[in-house]
Amino acid sequence: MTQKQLKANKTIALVAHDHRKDDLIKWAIVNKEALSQHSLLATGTTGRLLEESLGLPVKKLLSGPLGGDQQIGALIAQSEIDVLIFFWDPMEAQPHDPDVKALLRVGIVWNIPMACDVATADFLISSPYMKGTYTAALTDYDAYKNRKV
Ligand SMILES: O=C(CO)COP(=O)(O)O
Repeated sequence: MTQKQLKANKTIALVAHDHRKDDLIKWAIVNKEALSQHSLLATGTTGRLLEESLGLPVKKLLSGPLGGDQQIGALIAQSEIDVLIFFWDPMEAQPHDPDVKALLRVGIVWNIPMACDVATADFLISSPYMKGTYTAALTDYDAYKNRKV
């Protein structure tokens, strides 16, 4: 268990494919108060829409198809992102599908909480983890991260 898991201010990465951007924006508006307690970053277009809708600062990376997913993946691997909210589109192939898969993969490798739908995002944003409270699921985080694969 590290200090990182216990801190109350998390860095949340938010990403949504075009047909899921409405869902993400609506979810973010409902959860604006909770989101305002944390540092937000996002892929380019998602970030711009979030900033316009929430009036909160959002660090914007490149657009997904231009490498934004890979930038977020790299930040996860550097332990600079605590949570990933990624509303990927289950109905449509993306030109950058390999990047999408890579981002989802690296999130699992680094054992960060990830939500890909509204129901899970609701659980996550209201969880003790977001408040910096210890959670059992993360007890062996360091051991997990350093495991032999
Ligand atoms: O394509 C994306 C994620 O795979 C999202 O990128 P944008 O936020 O720039 O639309």
